[in-house]
Amino acid sequence: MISEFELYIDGKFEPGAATFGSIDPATGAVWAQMPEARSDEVNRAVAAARRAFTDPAWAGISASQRGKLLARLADLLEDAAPELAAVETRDTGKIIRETSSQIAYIAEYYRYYAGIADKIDGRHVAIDKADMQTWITREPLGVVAAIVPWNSQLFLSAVKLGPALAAGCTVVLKASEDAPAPLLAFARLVHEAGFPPGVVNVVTGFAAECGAVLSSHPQVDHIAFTGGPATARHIVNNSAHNLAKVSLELGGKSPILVFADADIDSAVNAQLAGIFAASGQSCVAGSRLLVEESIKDAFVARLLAKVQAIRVGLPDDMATEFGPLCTARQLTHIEQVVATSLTQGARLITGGRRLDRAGYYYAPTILDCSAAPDAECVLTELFGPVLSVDVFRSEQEAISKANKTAYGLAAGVFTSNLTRAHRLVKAIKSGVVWMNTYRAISPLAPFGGFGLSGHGREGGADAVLDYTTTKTVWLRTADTPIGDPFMMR
Ligand SMILES: NC(=O)c1ccc[n+]([C@@H]2O[C@H](COP(=O)([O-])OP(=O)(O)OC[C@H]3O[C@@H](n4cnc5c(N)ncnc54)[C@H](O)[C@@H]3O)[C@@H](O)[C@H]2O)c1
Ligand SMILES: O=S(=O)(O)c1ccc(CO)cc1
Repeated sequence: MISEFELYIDGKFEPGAATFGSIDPATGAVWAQMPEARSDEVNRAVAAARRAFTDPAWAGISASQRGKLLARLADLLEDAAPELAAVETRDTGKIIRETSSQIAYIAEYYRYYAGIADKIDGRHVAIDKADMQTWITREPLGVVAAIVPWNSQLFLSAVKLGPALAAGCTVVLKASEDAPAPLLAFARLVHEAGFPPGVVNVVTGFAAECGAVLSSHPQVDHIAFTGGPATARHIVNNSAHNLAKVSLELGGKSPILVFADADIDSAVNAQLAGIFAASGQSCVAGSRLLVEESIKDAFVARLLAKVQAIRVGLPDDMATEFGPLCTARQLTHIEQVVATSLTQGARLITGGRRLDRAGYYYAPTILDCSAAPDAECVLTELFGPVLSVDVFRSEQEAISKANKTAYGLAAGVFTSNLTRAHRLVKAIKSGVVWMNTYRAISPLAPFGGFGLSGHGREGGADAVLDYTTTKTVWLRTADTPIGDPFMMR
């Protein structure tokens, strides 16, 4: 497995201003040293990206050639998927079953944007003046600061790098200080793919000396951020310095609504996947089960039986279904919120404790919140394996409970009633609604949230446009001299 990690700035690998230990969440012990970028490294990375943006080696190549570089990166990523998956699993604790399949699929995101690179068209305007031709071209926005959290960071960078590079931007990618190894390893593939120096730079470091320096840097034109709402507020404040365009992909408190007429086996499995896959550390975790009252007891009993059969184990074992949390901080946060929720009237159905083993394991947890619908665990994101359960008695009550948090990232609806399904799609306030399925993703499908879940949209063809700006061109076609200079044409 890769065990040497460096920053990637201006086409070269370097050790950083200092190093910090990265922890293996399955043991709680440091397993590798990571290079830390501070202001000097960040400033050099941004300067390299700024220079590369207008360098003929990048600005002078055709959009099709940019697409070919992205396609090459996709092939390299696919080949390296097993190795990168091992690194991601070691550094984040995410189970190898998920990292290996997810990384192989991420190659499809790069392929998708490779294909779009030379299809970013402008348009002709049917202008309302006889002696004028007017058209709109699309140009790359400039230098992008891509800031990602520790979970699914190869994926969360692909939905930024893919469209940004297809559009002709250059990028400084900041990996989280929690588990930066997979992105630093990925930088080797960027280098091998042959992107000109400075087009992609990969750094990692802490909030003040790295993240804040990058997001407030005067030479940054666009900040593509994924993370929590609290950090997002810092990002928006930082962008007051550079007035960069900002996109925010934030957390969620996504509901899964199960009606009595649903395919219950399917709904139970989707709920299991929704909250216990990746040990609940997913932005789209289906952390609120809203179930029709008449089937609540039967549904929860079937869910509980499946939860009790989950195979907890070491994340690098293909048989493991449930691994550790990524950080000790996360473990403490979950313990606190669960304890508070119990005092607020939530009732423990299962879990609610650390597991008695090394590493940051927290048991799959279900809390009945039907008597405490405003408990903290119902309203705030935990980013862990904690499910709150509540009931509804009517479609209207289901909708109002689904929409009651400040978030709006995703929702799942299980029903066999087609007309109701259409009503719910319209009524639920979230950027994604999964009907009779959950946590499905594709490069072709846009993704993003409402409210506290942010306002960006990543994935899909239109994402490329976020990394472009328009230029309107006016051409006067008359051969006669321009007339009255003191009036607008
Ligand atoms: N909507 C999505 O697509 C999506 C996907 C995955 C995760 N998330 C969210 O991410 C969060 C979990 O990740 P996390 O705890 O690592 O998030 P976080 O917000 O703590 O950190 C995200 C990134 O921001 C950086 N950062 C921290 N302070 C900064 C500052 N002042 N200026 C600039 N950068 C700064 C961090 O170093 C890290 O790289 C959850 O809320 C989760 O829902 C959202
Ligand atoms: O499960 S996560 O890795 O957090 C995740 C992130 C983004 C999306 C949609 O793009 C889905 C799941």
